Amino acid sequence: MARILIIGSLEAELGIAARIATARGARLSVAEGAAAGLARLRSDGADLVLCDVVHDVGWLIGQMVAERFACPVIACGRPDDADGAVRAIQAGAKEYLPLPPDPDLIAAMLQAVVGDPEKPVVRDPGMGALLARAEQVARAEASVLIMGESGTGKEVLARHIHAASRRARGPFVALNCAALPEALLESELFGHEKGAFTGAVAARRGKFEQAEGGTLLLDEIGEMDPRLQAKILRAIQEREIDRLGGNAPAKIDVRILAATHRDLATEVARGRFREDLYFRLAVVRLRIPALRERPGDILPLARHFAERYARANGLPLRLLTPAAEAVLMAHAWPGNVREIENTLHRAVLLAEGHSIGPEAIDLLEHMPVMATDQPAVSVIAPVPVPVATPTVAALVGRRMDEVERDLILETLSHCLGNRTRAAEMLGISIRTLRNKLHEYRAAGAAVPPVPGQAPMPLPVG
Ligand SMILES: Nc1ncnc2c1ncn2[C@@H]1O[C@H](COP(=O)(O)OP(=O)(O)OP(=O)(O)O)[C@@H](O)[C@H]1O
Repeated sequence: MARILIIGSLEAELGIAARIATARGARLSVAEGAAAGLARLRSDGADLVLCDVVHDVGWLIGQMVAERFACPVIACGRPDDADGAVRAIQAGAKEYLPLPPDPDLIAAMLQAVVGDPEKPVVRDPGMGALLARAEQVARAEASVLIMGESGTGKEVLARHIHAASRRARGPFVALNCAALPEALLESELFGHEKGAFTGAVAARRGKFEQAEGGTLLLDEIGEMDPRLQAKILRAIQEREIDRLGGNAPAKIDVRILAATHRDLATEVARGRFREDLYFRLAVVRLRIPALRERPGDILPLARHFAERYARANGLPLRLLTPAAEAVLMAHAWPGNVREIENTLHRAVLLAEGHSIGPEAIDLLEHMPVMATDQPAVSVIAPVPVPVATPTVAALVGRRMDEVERDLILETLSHCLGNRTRAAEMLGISIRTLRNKLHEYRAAGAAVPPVPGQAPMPLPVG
Protein backbone atom coordinates (compact mmCIF):
# COMPACT_ATOMS: atom_id res chain seq x y z
CA MET A 1 0.00 0.00 0.00
CA ALA A 2 1.57 3.28 -1.10
CA ARG A 3 2.03 5.82 1.67
CA ILE A 4 1.24 9.31 0.42
CA LEU A 5 1.89 12.48 2.36
CA ILE A 6 -0.25 15.40 1.24
CA ILE A 7 0.94 18.87 2.18
CA GLY A 8 -1.84 21.39 1.78
CA SER A 9 -5.48 21.85 2.59
CA LEU A 10 -7.87 19.04 1.78
CA GLU A 11 -10.65 21.63 1.65
CA ALA A 12 -9.20 22.67 -1.70
CA GLU A 13 -8.86 20.67 -4.91
CA LEU A 14 -6.06 18.67 -3.38
CA GLY A 15 -8.83 16.90 -1.47
CA ILE A 16 -9.94 15.35 -4.78
CA ALA A 17 -6.42 13.96 -5.30
CA ALA A 18 -6.55 12.59 -1.76
CA ARG A 19 -9.88 10.85 -2.39
CA ILE A 20 -8.68 9.33 -5.67
CA ALA A 21 -5.45 8.11 -4.06
CA THR A 22 -7.35 6.54 -1.14
CA ALA A 23 -9.82 4.90 -3.51
CA ARG A 24 -6.80 3.39 -5.32
CA GLY A 25 -5.62 1.87 -2.07
CA ALA A 26 -3.06 4.44 -0.92
CA ARG A 27 -2.54 5.23 2.76
CA LEU A 28 -2.80 8.92 3.36
CA SER A 29 -1.36 11.35 5.86
CA VAL A 30 -1.93 15.07 5.69
CA ALA A 31 0.02 18.08 6.93
CA GLU A 32 -1.07 21.70 6.74
CA GLY A 33 2.33 23.16 5.77
CA ALA A 34 5.88 22.33 4.72
CA ALA A 35 7.31 22.26 8.27
CA ALA A 36 4.47 20.05 9.51
CA GLY A 37 5.03 17.87 6.43
CA LEU A 38 8.68 17.43 7.29
CA ALA A 39 7.73 16.44 10.83
CA ARG A 40 5.31 13.87 9.35
CA LEU A 41 8.08 12.46 7.18
CA ARG A 42 10.30 12.09 10.22
CA SER A 43 7.65 10.25 12.15
CA ASP A 44 5.85 8.17 9.51
CA GLY A 45 7.91 8.27 6.29
CA ALA A 46 6.15 8.24 2.90
CA ASP A 47 6.54 6.77 -0.56
CA LEU A 48 5.39 9.95 -2.27
CA VAL A 49 4.81 13.55 -1.24
CA LEU A 50 2.19 15.74 -2.92
CA CYS A 51 2.79 19.37 -2.02
CA ASP A 52 0.59 22.34 -2.91
CA VAL A 53 2.78 25.08 -4.45
CA VAL A 54 1.27 27.63 -2.08
CA HIS A 55 3.70 26.05 0.41
CA ASP A 56 7.47 26.36 0.17
CA VAL A 57 8.30 23.34 -1.99
CA GLY A 58 11.93 24.49 -2.38
CA TRP A 59 12.50 24.65 1.36
CA LEU A 60 10.84 21.26 1.83
CA ILE A 61 12.98 19.57 -0.82
CA GLY A 62 16.13 21.18 0.58
CA GLN A 63 15.34 19.78 4.02
CA MET A 64 14.46 16.39 2.57
CA VAL A 65 17.80 16.22 0.76
CA ALA A 66 19.68 17.27 3.90
CA GLU A 67 17.89 14.60 5.93
CA ARG A 68 18.13 11.97 3.17
CA PHE A 69 14.42 11.45 2.52
CA ALA A 70 14.51 9.82 -0.88
CA CYS A 71 10.80 9.77 -1.78
CA PRO A 72 9.73 11.87 -4.77
CA VAL A 73 7.91 15.16 -4.32
CA ILE A 74 5.16 16.11 -6.75
CA ALA A 75 4.11 19.72 -6.71
CA CYS A 76 0.45 20.54 -7.34
CA GLY A 77 -1.29 23.76 -8.22
CA ARG A 78 -3.45 25.62 -10.68
CA PRO A 79 -2.96 24.61 -14.33
CA ASP A 80 -2.25 28.22 -15.32
CA ASP A 81 0.38 28.83 -12.62
CA ALA A 82 3.40 28.47 -14.92
CA ASP A 83 5.70 30.34 -12.50
CA GLY A 84 4.76 28.10 -9.57
CA ALA A 85 5.30 25.02 -11.73
CA VAL A 86 8.72 26.17 -12.94
CA ARG A 87 9.82 27.14 -9.42
CA ALA A 88 8.77 23.76 -8.06
CA ILE A 89 10.52 21.78 -10.81
CA GLN A 90 13.67 23.88 -10.43
CA ALA A 91 13.56 23.18 -6.71
CA GLY A 92 13.64 19.46 -7.46
CA ALA A 93 9.96 18.43 -7.65
CA LYS A 94 9.61 15.43 -9.93
CA GLU A 95 6.42 16.61 -11.60
CA TYR A 96 3.82 19.33 -11.59
CA LEU A 97 0.32 18.01 -11.13
CA PRO A 98 -2.36 20.44 -12.34
CA LEU A 99 -5.41 20.64 -10.08
CA PRO A 100 -8.10 19.39 -10.16
CA PRO A 101 -6.23 16.16 -10.72
CA ASP A 102 -6.87 13.64 -13.45
CA PRO A 103 -7.71 10.21 -11.89
CA ASP A 104 -5.59 8.39 -14.51
CA LEU A 105 -2.63 10.61 -13.68
CA ILE A 106 -2.94 9.81 -9.99
CA ALA A 107 -3.18 6.09 -10.83
CA ALA A 108 -0.03 6.33 -13.00
CA MET A 109 1.75 8.16 -10.21
CA LEU A 110 0.85 5.50 -7.66
CA GLN A 111 1.93 2.77 -10.03
CA ALA A 112 5.25 4.47 -10.70
CA VAL A 113 5.89 4.67 -6.96
CA VAL A 114 4.79 1.28 -5.73
CA GLY A 115 4.81 -0.77 -8.91
CA ASP A 116 1.90 -2.79 -10.13
CA PRO A 117 -0.62 -3.37 -7.37
CA GLU A 118 -2.16 -6.22 -9.35
CA LYS A 119 -1.27 -9.86 -8.88
CA PRO A 120 2.09 -10.82 -10.38
CA VAL A 121 1.76 -12.16 -13.92
CA VAL A 122 2.45 -15.87 -13.63
CA ARG A 123 1.65 -18.65 -16.12
CA ASP A 124 4.55 -21.05 -15.83
CA PRO A 125 3.52 -24.06 -13.69
CA GLY A 126 6.66 -23.80 -11.53
CA MET A 127 5.96 -20.15 -10.79
CA GLY A 128 2.29 -20.94 -10.18
CA ALA A 129 3.31 -23.39 -7.45
CA LEU A 130 5.67 -20.81 -5.96
CA LEU A 131 2.93 -18.17 -5.90
CA ALA A 132 0.53 -20.59 -4.24
CA ARG A 133 3.15 -21.35 -1.59
CA ALA A 134 3.75 -17.63 -1.06
CA GLU A 135 0.00 -17.07 -0.56
CA GLN A 136 -0.14 -19.95 1.88
CA VAL A 137 2.72 -18.64 4.02
CA ALA A 138 1.46 -15.07 3.72
CA ARG A 139 -1.17 -15.77 6.35
CA ALA A 140 1.42 -16.82 8.93
CA GLU A 141 3.68 -14.40 10.72
CA ALA A 142 6.95 -16.15 9.93
CA SER A 143 9.81 -14.38 8.21
CA VAL A 144 10.28 -15.26 4.56
CA LEU A 145 13.53 -15.23 2.62
CA ILE A 146 13.04 -14.53 -1.08
CA MET A 147 15.92 -15.49 -3.32
CA GLY A 148 16.44 -14.90 -7.01
CA GLU A 149 18.57 -13.14 -9.58
CA SER A 150 18.24 -9.42 -10.01
CA GLY A 151 15.03 -8.45 -11.77
CA THR A 152 13.19 -11.74 -11.18
CA GLY A 153 10.47 -10.05 -9.15
CA LYS A 154 11.55 -10.45 -5.52
CA GLU A 155 10.00 -7.16 -4.47
CA VAL A 156 6.85 -7.95 -6.45
CA LEU A 157 6.53 -11.24 -4.57
CA ALA A 158 7.18 -9.52 -1.23
CA ARG A 159 4.39 -7.02 -1.93
CA HIS A 160 2.12 -9.89 -2.91
CA ILE A 161 2.84 -11.69 0.37
CA HIS A 162 2.05 -8.50 2.26
CA ALA A 163 -1.18 -7.98 0.31
CA ALA A 164 -2.27 -11.56 1.03
CA SER A 165 -1.41 -11.33 4.73
CA ARG A 166 -3.39 -10.22 7.76
CA ARG A 167 -1.24 -7.10 7.71
CA ALA A 168 -2.48 -6.01 4.27
CA ARG A 169 -4.10 -2.86 5.67
CA GLY A 170 -0.85 -1.90 7.39
CA PRO A 171 2.13 -0.30 5.68
CA PHE A 172 4.55 -2.09 3.37
CA VAL A 173 8.01 -0.56 3.75
CA ALA A 174 11.04 -1.64 1.72
CA LEU A 175 14.67 -0.77 2.24
CA ASN A 176 17.56 -1.67 -0.03
CA CYS A 177 20.34 -2.61 2.36
CA ALA A 178 22.95 -2.35 -0.41
CA ALA A 179 22.16 1.25 -1.25
CA LEU A 180 23.48 2.95 1.88
CA PRO A 181 26.74 2.90 3.82
CA GLU A 182 26.57 1.17 7.20
CA ALA A 183 26.08 4.22 9.43
CA LEU A 184 23.27 5.65 7.30
CA LEU A 185 21.64 2.26 6.95
CA GLU A 186 21.59 1.90 10.72
CA SER A 187 19.79 5.19 11.27
CA GLU A 188 17.50 4.49 8.33
CA LEU A 189 16.49 1.17 9.88
CA PHE A 190 16.33 2.03 13.56
CA GLY A 191 15.74 5.78 13.53
CA HIS A 192 17.53 8.28 15.72
CA GLU A 193 16.97 10.87 18.40
CA LYS A 194 17.79 14.52 17.84
CA GLY A 195 21.55 15.10 18.13
CA ALA A 196 22.40 11.35 18.05
CA PHE A 197 25.13 12.18 15.52
CA THR A 198 26.28 15.20 13.53
CA GLY A 199 23.48 16.08 11.16
CA ALA A 200 20.70 14.50 13.24
CA VAL A 201 18.82 17.78 13.38
CA ALA A 202 15.58 16.23 14.53
CA ALA A 203 14.37 12.89 15.84
CA ARG A 204 13.34 10.48 13.13
CA ARG A 205 11.60 7.12 13.15
CA GLY A 206 13.35 4.36 11.28
CA LYS A 207 11.88 1.90 8.80
CA PHE A 208 11.08 -0.61 11.55
CA GLU A 209 8.83 1.88 13.28
CA GLN A 210 7.38 3.14 9.98
CA ALA A 211 6.36 -0.43 9.18
CA GLU A 212 4.49 -0.80 12.50
CA GLY A 213 1.51 -3.11 12.04
CA GLY A 214 2.73 -4.01 8.55
CA THR A 215 5.63 -5.57 6.71
CA LEU A 216 9.27 -4.55 6.30
CA LEU A 217 11.19 -5.85 3.29
CA LEU A 218 14.95 -5.91 3.81
CA ASP A 219 16.13 -6.03 0.22
CA GLU A 220 19.66 -7.22 -0.58
CA ILE A 221 20.08 -8.41 3.00
CA GLY A 222 23.18 -10.36 1.94
CA GLU A 223 25.06 -7.07 1.64
CA MET A 224 24.47 -6.11 5.26
CA ASP A 225 27.38 -5.56 7.59
CA PRO A 226 27.75 -8.18 10.42
CA ARG A 227 27.21 -5.59 13.17
CA LEU A 228 23.86 -4.58 11.69
CA GLN A 229 23.00 -8.24 11.14
CA ALA A 230 23.25 -8.62 14.93
CA LYS A 231 20.90 -5.68 15.46
CA ILE A 232 18.38 -7.12 13.00
CA LEU A 233 18.51 -10.44 14.83
CA ARG A 234 17.74 -8.70 18.10
CA ALA A 235 14.85 -6.81 16.48
CA ILE A 236 13.34 -10.07 15.24
CA GLN A 237 13.93 -12.04 18.43
CA GLU A 238 13.08 -9.45 21.05
CA ARG A 239 10.55 -7.56 18.93
CA GLU A 240 12.14 -4.32 19.98
CA ILE A 241 14.64 -1.88 18.57
CA ASP A 242 16.98 0.77 19.92
CA ARG A 243 16.91 4.14 18.22
CA LEU A 244 20.34 5.71 17.79
CA GLY A 245 20.88 7.99 20.76
CA GLY A 246 17.70 6.70 22.44
CA ASN A 247 17.63 5.61 26.07
CA ALA A 248 14.85 3.04 25.99
CA PRO A 249 14.05 0.31 23.48
CA ALA A 250 10.86 0.66 21.41
CA LYS A 251 8.51 -2.30 20.96
CA ILE A 252 7.73 -3.15 17.36
CA ASP A 253 5.07 -5.23 15.63
CA VAL A 254 6.52 -5.82 12.18
CA ARG A 255 6.77 -8.82 9.91
CA ILE A 256 10.15 -9.17 8.25
CA LEU A 257 10.61 -10.29 4.68
CA ALA A 258 14.15 -10.44 3.30
CA ALA A 259 15.38 -10.69 -0.26
CA THR A 260 18.75 -11.44 -1.79
CA HIS A 261 20.35 -12.34 -5.09
CA ARG A 262 23.05 -14.23 -3.20
CA ASP A 263 23.10 -17.81 -1.97
CA LEU A 264 22.91 -16.96 1.73
CA ALA A 265 23.69 -20.52 2.84
CA THR A 266 27.02 -20.20 1.03
CA GLU A 267 27.55 -16.78 2.59
CA VAL A 268 27.00 -18.42 6.00
CA ALA A 269 29.50 -21.16 5.15
CA ARG A 270 32.02 -18.49 4.15
CA GLY A 271 31.50 -16.68 7.45
CA ARG A 272 30.03 -13.60 5.78
CA PHE A 273 26.50 -13.95 7.06
CA ARG A 274 25.38 -14.83 10.60
CA GLU A 275 24.03 -18.33 10.80
CA ASP A 276 21.54 -17.49 13.56
CA LEU A 277 20.07 -14.64 11.50
CA TYR A 278 19.95 -16.85 8.43
CA PHE A 279 17.86 -19.44 10.29
CA ARG A 280 15.57 -16.72 11.66
CA LEU A 281 14.99 -15.22 8.23
CA ALA A 282 14.80 -18.44 6.30
CA VAL A 283 11.89 -19.97 8.23
CA VAL A 284 10.30 -20.05 4.79
CA ARG A 285 12.48 -19.84 1.68
CA LEU A 286 11.11 -18.97 -1.72
CA ARG A 287 13.42 -19.07 -4.71
CA ILE A 288 12.17 -17.25 -7.78
CA PRO A 289 13.51 -18.91 -10.91
CA ALA A 290 15.29 -16.82 -13.53
CA LEU A 291 13.04 -15.98 -16.48
CA ARG A 292 14.99 -18.39 -18.73
CA GLU A 293 13.98 -21.20 -16.34
CA ARG A 294 10.27 -20.41 -16.76
CA PRO A 295 9.70 -19.88 -20.47
CA GLY A 296 5.94 -20.17 -19.96
CA ASP A 297 6.00 -16.69 -18.41
CA ILE A 298 7.80 -14.93 -21.27
CA LEU A 299 4.87 -14.22 -23.59
CA PRO A 300 2.29 -13.50 -20.87
CA LEU A 301 4.71 -10.99 -19.33
CA ALA A 302 5.49 -9.47 -22.73
CA ARG A 303 1.77 -9.03 -23.50
CA HIS A 304 1.18 -7.60 -20.04
CA PHE A 305 3.90 -4.96 -20.48
CA ALA A 306 2.84 -4.19 -24.07
CA GLU A 307 -0.60 -3.39 -22.71
CA ARG A 308 0.66 -1.47 -19.69
CA TYR A 309 3.00 0.78 -21.67
CA ALA A 310 0.52 1.38 -24.46
CA ARG A 311 -1.95 2.58 -21.85
CA ALA A 312 0.63 4.63 -19.96
CA ASN A 313 1.73 6.39 -23.16
CA GLY A 314 -1.75 6.94 -24.55
CA LEU A 315 -1.03 4.64 -27.51
CA PRO A 316 -3.38 2.07 -29.05
CA LEU A 317 -3.05 -1.46 -27.77
CA ARG A 318 -1.14 -3.53 -30.38
CA LEU A 319 -0.56 -7.25 -30.41
CA LEU A 320 2.81 -8.92 -30.87
CA THR A 321 3.24 -10.64 -34.23
CA PRO A 322 4.22 -14.34 -34.22
CA ALA A 323 7.70 -13.34 -35.49
CA ALA A 324 8.15 -10.89 -32.60
CA GLU A 325 7.02 -13.57 -30.16
CA ALA A 326 9.56 -15.99 -31.62
CA VAL A 327 12.33 -13.42 -31.04
CA LEU A 328 11.23 -13.00 -27.43
CA MET A 329 11.10 -16.76 -26.85
CA ALA A 330 14.62 -17.22 -28.27
CA HIS A 331 16.25 -14.66 -25.97
CA ALA A 332 17.97 -15.70 -22.70
CA TRP A 333 16.79 -12.70 -20.60
CA PRO A 334 19.79 -12.29 -18.30
CA GLY A 335 18.11 -9.19 -16.84
CA ASN A 336 14.96 -11.25 -16.17
CA VAL A 337 11.54 -9.60 -15.86
CA ARG A 338 13.04 -6.12 -15.60
CA GLU A 339 14.71 -6.66 -18.97
CA ILE A 340 11.56 -7.90 -20.68
CA GLU A 341 9.66 -4.97 -19.19
CA ASN A 342 12.20 -2.48 -20.58
CA THR A 343 12.27 -4.28 -23.94
CA LEU A 344 8.50 -4.11 -24.30
CA HIS A 345 8.43 -0.52 -23.15
CA ARG A 346 10.84 0.33 -25.97
CA ALA A 347 8.91 -1.87 -28.42
CA VAL A 348 5.65 -0.05 -27.68
CA LEU A 349 7.36 3.27 -28.42
CA LEU A 350 9.21 2.02 -31.52
CA ALA A 351 6.50 -0.06 -33.20
CA GLU A 352 4.87 1.29 -36.32
CA GLY A 353 1.66 -0.01 -37.85
CA HIS A 354 -1.07 -2.10 -36.29
CA SER A 355 1.09 -4.65 -34.47
CA ILE A 356 4.44 -5.00 -32.73
CA GLY A 357 6.81 -6.76 -35.12
CA PRO A 358 10.33 -8.12 -34.60
CA GLU A 359 11.88 -4.85 -35.83
CA ALA A 360 10.54 -3.12 -32.70
CA ILE A 361 12.12 -5.70 -30.38
CA ASP A 362 15.44 -4.07 -29.67
CA LEU A 363 17.31 -6.63 -27.60
CA LEU A 364 20.36 -5.32 -25.88
CA GLU A 365 23.52 -7.39 -25.89
CA HIS A 366 24.29 -8.47 -22.34
CA MET A 367 27.82 -9.19 -21.30
CA PRO A 368 28.20 -9.97 -17.61
CA VAL A 369 31.26 -8.32 -16.11
CA MET A 370 31.09 -9.74 -12.59
CA ALA A 371 31.75 -13.12 -11.00
CA THR A 372 28.64 -15.27 -10.74
CA ASP A 373 27.80 -14.51 -7.11
CA GLN A 374 28.00 -10.78 -7.69
CA PRO A 375 24.98 -8.61 -8.55
CA ALA A 376 23.90 -9.31 -12.11
CA VAL A 377 25.31 -6.11 -13.54
CA SER A 378 25.30 -6.10 -17.30
CA VAL A 379 27.02 -3.89 -19.77
CA ILE A 380 24.93 -3.14 -22.78
CA ALA A 381 25.70 -2.19 -26.35
CA PRO A 382 25.17 1.55 -26.31
CA VAL A 383 22.96 3.86 -28.26
CA PRO A 384 24.52 7.27 -27.52
CA VAL A 385 26.76 6.13 -24.67
CA PRO A 386 30.18 4.51 -24.40
CA VAL A 387 31.34 1.19 -25.77
CA ALA A 388 30.86 -1.85 -23.54
CA THR A 389 33.66 -4.31 -22.93
CA PRO A 390 33.08 -8.05 -22.78
CA THR A 391 35.21 -9.20 -19.85
CA VAL A 392 36.97 -7.78 -16.86
CA ALA A 393 40.29 -8.67 -18.52
CA ALA A 394 39.41 -6.41 -21.42
CA LEU A 395 39.12 -3.51 -19.00
CA VAL A 396 42.82 -3.65 -18.17
CA GLY A 397 44.49 -0.50 -19.37
CA ARG A 398 41.42 1.67 -18.94
CA ARG A 399 41.10 4.35 -16.30
CA MET A 400 38.95 3.48 -13.30
CA ASP A 401 36.88 6.67 -13.55
CA GLU A 402 36.13 5.98 -17.23
CA VAL A 403 35.05 2.42 -16.55
CA GLU A 404 32.84 3.68 -13.74
CA ARG A 405 31.33 6.33 -16.01
CA ASP A 406 30.64 3.78 -18.76
CA LEU A 407 29.02 1.35 -16.34
CA ILE A 408 26.85 4.06 -14.82
CA LEU A 409 25.69 5.39 -18.19
CA GLU A 410 25.09 1.92 -19.59
CA THR A 411 23.09 0.91 -16.54
CA LEU A 412 21.03 4.08 -16.73
CA SER A 413 20.40 3.46 -20.40
CA HIS A 414 19.36 -0.13 -19.56
CA CYS A 415 16.90 1.27 -17.01
CA LEU A 416 15.50 3.65 -19.64
CA GLY A 417 16.69 6.66 -17.67
CA ASN A 418 15.04 5.61 -14.40
CA ARG A 419 17.45 6.97 -11.77
CA THR A 420 16.03 5.00 -8.86
CA ARG A 421 16.31 1.66 -10.65
CA ALA A 422 19.80 2.43 -11.96
CA ALA A 423 21.03 3.45 -8.50
CA GLU A 424 19.58 0.24 -7.04
CA MET A 425 21.20 -1.87 -9.72
CA LEU A 426 24.55 -0.12 -9.25
CA GLY A 427 24.31 -0.36 -5.46
CA ILE A 428 24.86 3.37 -4.99
CA SER A 429 22.63 6.03 -3.52
CA ILE A 430 20.44 8.03 -5.86
CA ARG A 431 22.24 11.14 -4.68
CA THR A 432 25.64 9.78 -5.67
CA LEU A 433 24.17 8.80 -9.02
CA ARG A 434 22.75 12.28 -9.60
CA ASN A 435 26.07 13.92 -8.67
CA LYS A 436 27.95 11.67 -11.08
CA LEU A 437 25.47 12.35 -13.90
CA HIS A 438 25.84 16.04 -13.28
CA GLU A 439 29.62 15.67 -13.65
CA TYR A 440 29.32 13.60 -16.84
CA ARG A 441 26.86 16.02 -18.39
CA ALA A 442 29.17 18.92 -17.58
CA ALA A 443 31.96 17.00 -19.31
CA GLY A 444 29.81 16.66 -22.42
CA ALA A 445 28.65 13.02 -22.09
CA ALA A 446 25.22 12.00 -23.41
CA VAL A 447 23.20 11.23 -20.29
CA PRO A 448 19.95 9.28 -20.86
CA PRO A 449 17.06 11.60 -19.96
CA VAL A 450 14.65 11.13 -17.07
CA PRO A 451 11.77 9.00 -18.44
CA GLY A 452 9.30 11.91 -18.33
CA GLN A 453 11.37 13.78 -20.90
CA ALA A 454 10.70 11.00 -23.41
CA PRO A 455 7.06 10.17 -24.16
CA MET A 456 6.52 8.29 -20.93
CA PRO A 457 4.32 8.70 -17.84
CA LEU A 458 5.28 10.46 -14.66
CA PRO A 459 8.94 10.11 -13.92
CA VAL A 460 9.75 8.92 -10.47
CA GLY A 461 13.40 8.34 -9.92
N1 LIG B 1 5.50 -11.60 -12.13
C1 LIG B 1 5.56 -10.30 -12.47
N2 LIG B 1 4.48 -9.70 -13.01
C2 LIG B 1 4.53 -8.41 -13.38
N3 LIG B 1 5.61 -7.63 -13.23
C3 LIG B 1 6.71 -8.17 -12.70
C4 LIG B 1 6.74 -9.53 -12.29
N4 LIG B 1 7.97 -9.80 -11.78
C5 LIG B 1 8.68 -8.66 -11.86
N5 LIG B 1 7.93 -7.67 -12.41
C6 LIG B 1 8.40 -6.30 -12.72
O1 LIG B 1 9.78 -6.42 -13.04
C7 LIG B 1 10.54 -5.39 -12.44
C8 LIG B 1 11.58 -6.00 -11.50
O2 LIG B 1 10.90 -6.60 -10.41
P1 LIG B 1 11.45 -6.49 -8.89
O3 LIG B 1 11.95 -5.10 -8.60
O4 LIG B 1 10.44 -7.07 -7.99
O5 LIG B 1 12.71 -7.47 -9.03
P2 LIG B 1 13.82 -7.81 -7.95
O6 LIG B 1 14.10 -9.25 -8.05
O7 LIG B 1 13.40 -7.27 -6.60
O8 LIG B 1 15.03 -6.96 -8.53
P3 LIG B 1 16.37 -6.49 -7.77
O9 LIG B 1 17.03 -7.72 -7.23
O10 LIG B 1 17.17 -5.86 -8.87
O11 LIG B 1 15.93 -5.53 -6.71
C9 LIG B 1 9.54 -4.49 -11.72
O12 LIG B 1 9.22 -3.40 -12.55
C10 LIG B 1 8.34 -5.38 -11.53
O13 LIG B 1 7.15 -4.63 -11.51
